[in-house]
Amino acid sequence: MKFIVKLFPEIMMKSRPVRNRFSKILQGNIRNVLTRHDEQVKVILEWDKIIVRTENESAENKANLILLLSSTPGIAHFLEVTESVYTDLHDVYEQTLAMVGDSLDGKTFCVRIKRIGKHDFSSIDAERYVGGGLNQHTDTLGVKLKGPEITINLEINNEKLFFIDKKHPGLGGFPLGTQESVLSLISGGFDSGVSSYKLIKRGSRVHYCFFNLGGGAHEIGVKQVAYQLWNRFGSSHRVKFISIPFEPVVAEILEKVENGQMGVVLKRMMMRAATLMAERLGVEALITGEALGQVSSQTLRNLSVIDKVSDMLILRPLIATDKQDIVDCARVIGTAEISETIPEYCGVISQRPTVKAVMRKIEKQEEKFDLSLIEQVVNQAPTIDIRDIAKAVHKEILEVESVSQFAENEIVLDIRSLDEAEESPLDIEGVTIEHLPFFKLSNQFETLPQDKIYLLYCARGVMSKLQALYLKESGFDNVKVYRP
Ligand SMILES: Nc1ncnc2c1ncn2[C@@H]1O[C@H](COP(=O)(O)OP(=O)(O)OP(=O)(O)O)[C@@H](O)[C@H]1O
Repeated sequence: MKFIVKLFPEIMMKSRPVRNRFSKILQGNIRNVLTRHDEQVKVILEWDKIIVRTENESAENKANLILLLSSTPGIAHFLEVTESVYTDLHDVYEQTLAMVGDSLDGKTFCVRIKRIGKHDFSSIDAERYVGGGLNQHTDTLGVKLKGPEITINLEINNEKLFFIDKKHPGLGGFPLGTQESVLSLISGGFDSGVSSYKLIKRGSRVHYCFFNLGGGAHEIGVKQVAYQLWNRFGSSHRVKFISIPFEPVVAEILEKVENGQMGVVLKRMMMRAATLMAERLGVEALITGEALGQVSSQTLRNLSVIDKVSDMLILRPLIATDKQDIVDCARVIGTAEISETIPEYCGVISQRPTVKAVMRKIEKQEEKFDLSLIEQVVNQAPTIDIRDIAKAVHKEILEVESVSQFAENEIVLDIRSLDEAEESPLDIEGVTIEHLPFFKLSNQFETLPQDKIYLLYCARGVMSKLQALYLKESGFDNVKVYRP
């Protein structure tokens, strides 16, 4: 089996040394990814193309290799070819007839032949001979040089004959590793998955940084998104997944920061931590999935106040992309199914977030904040090789029961922040209500009487579900979600 891989046109336009470097990296990436699935694969670099060959002719192997090549950045398209030898032009014609004769019935066609090497016929002679023969001995509607229904592509390369069976589109972009590495802030939603993909496709090795605000269940989902991106598009390079335990930072924000400013302050704290982490990893930029105006707080003013917290380059590949286009892209790259299951968390984001952050005011809020906490959480953050996620990815995600009625021995546990709970207190007859904000749950849930069943409550039912899953995962079976 053989494929001819064509480089992306932007690579072909580069100076000779750059093009050589890019092509060699692409050759290495293809070899790295394909040989993991088929040890017999050989990857040969030629001036304007890369040849991929294997002796393993099975249909399953072919389907696998096609999938892998079509997900490798830097490829414009690739041709699936059948290889044989021939004796003379008549033999070329007979082999072509056997190969494509039946498909010509009732159709117009033309033959295109690319010839390499010394022969006693020209390419045009060969096209005429093969085309003329097919025209006489099939039920075709005849040869049509412009706009035929079928084009038969052959390559005669010295003593070898190649039939081009199919042209597959490539991913485009630059080979992975030709550009500097980046750290993507990934929340598991549609946007940060797609923005990470954009950088992988453009040739950057993308590491992932997740701020854990919502417990283990959220983290499993985010890891799945990152793993899917790496496994499908970036597995030629090793990358890291870092999970920063951000609950203490959230707790500090909820305690010390004015409600409307919380969102911007939270993002600035994330940027501070991500910058520290990026410096440790030696990467050049941070990536986020923000798009202008997609949520009310994603204004240019807010983004600019967020950016000022870090000297590091912050890239937002989706800044001018419509939501529907982002979701469509997430479907194509295979992250949408996982992102759909990851709800936006509630609780931390202010109810009336500022849309016009003022630097002075934000700095004033942050004066009350203990910034050494940022370094502490970064130091505590587990950094794992993304390949180690594979086992966790297949781990079954736990289910949690959702109820709207109460039984005896059950307590409603309001896990909203103090502000939120005070603003719209829960008023339910016949049941005990207790308050324990979500950011204290992981440390304090075990101190509650464990002979009771706790029905976790938050405004949108998202944080409560995540926290209930997290508690279940940690071994507490006495939790359910309360959805009035
Ligand atoms: N918990 C988190 N961990 C890491 N990055 C995050 C986290 N939350 C937000 N981000 C980063 O901030 C960006 C904007 O987040 P926000 O929640 O405001 O918007 P969003 O449009 O819902 O993003 P997404 O669809 O990626 O979740 C995200 O795209 C991501 O890059």
